[in-house]
Amino acid sequence: MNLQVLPRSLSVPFCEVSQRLGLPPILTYADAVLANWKKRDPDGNLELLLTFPGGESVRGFFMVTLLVELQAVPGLKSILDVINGICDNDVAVVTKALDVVSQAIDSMKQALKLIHEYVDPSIFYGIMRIFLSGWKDNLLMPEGLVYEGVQEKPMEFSGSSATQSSILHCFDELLGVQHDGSSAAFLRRMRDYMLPSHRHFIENISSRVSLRSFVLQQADERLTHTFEQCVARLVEFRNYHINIVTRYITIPASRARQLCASKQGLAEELDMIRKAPTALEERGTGGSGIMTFLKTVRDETKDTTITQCTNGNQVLPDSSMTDIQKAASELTIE
Ligand code: HEM
Repeated sequence: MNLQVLPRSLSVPFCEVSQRLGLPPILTYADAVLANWKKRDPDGNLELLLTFPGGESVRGFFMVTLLVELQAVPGLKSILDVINGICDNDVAVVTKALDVVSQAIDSMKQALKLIHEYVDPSIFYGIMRIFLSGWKDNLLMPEGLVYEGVQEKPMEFSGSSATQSSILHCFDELLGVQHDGSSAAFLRRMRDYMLPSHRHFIENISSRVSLRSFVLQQADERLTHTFEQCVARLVEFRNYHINIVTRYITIPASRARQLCASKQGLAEELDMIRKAPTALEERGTGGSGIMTFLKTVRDETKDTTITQCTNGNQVLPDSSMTDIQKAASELTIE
């Protein structure tokens, strides 16, 4: 057996720091995105603290992800207003707060579009994914990793993935999106990779109130419409994200197979894409079986809708690559 070992000088302090933070000893989303920035100047322009091979695409990837997080902030804050509104039986307060959530999800989608401006698919596929991947459900490291001086038995941890962001977990809990089976298990496991305060916040949302029951019970037209719009926008976000995964993983994976078979293509592209381990083809950096997982989660979101088809609020698949330029002119990273 060919065990991979992290030397004692790294593994011992890494595990100690991780334990204090309440995080597993691997690069998590909290390390790579949430805490990986500082202000470059008083105007608030940001730069990364930690980077890895992949040049400007790495910076673009983390910065765009951070922008998506930033757009979510008003929506996250409004969750408390929704909960308080339900406790006070105040339909107007709940509707207003839910409208902020809905707008936040839409802004997140606009920010997500920037990924096309700043991240090169072959660099993401060929270089970056290796650094984001972990040692669980990874055929390249089937035994996991030995943390020397910590434990003799190898340990397995998932790589960094936005599934470890608390945002969509919060919105799912608020709207009552029910995840089942392996997708639910994967999402739940990803909560172990979040900061404990984020994890507790998510758990608190669902244990407080049921927004969906409140909406059904009140049968208020505006409230129902706003709830439906939130669900529709969450589906749209997930649809757009699936498009991204197609462009950044599915297409390069099939191009890699094609190039390796024919040995033709531009030398640079060939080299970049060939570097990508075939073992990671079907896996996200978090280790999920990509498309099945993402489409299941998207469909479970659709199922949350109260009226399958509300006025002008139908959930349509989003393939609007042409919107990217528009979004980029409104939101830029400096
Ligand atoms: C090149 C860009 C991206 C690619 C290729 C990508 C790929 C993936 C993959 C493969 C998964 C499945 C879980 C896993 O195993 O990792 C996933 C999950 C997820 N990603 Fe991304 N992602 C990208 C950018 C982003 C960005 C910028 C965000 C925004 C914060 C994001 C948000 C999510 C969320 C929330 C999930 C969990 C699934 C869900 O709740 O719908 N992703 N991503």
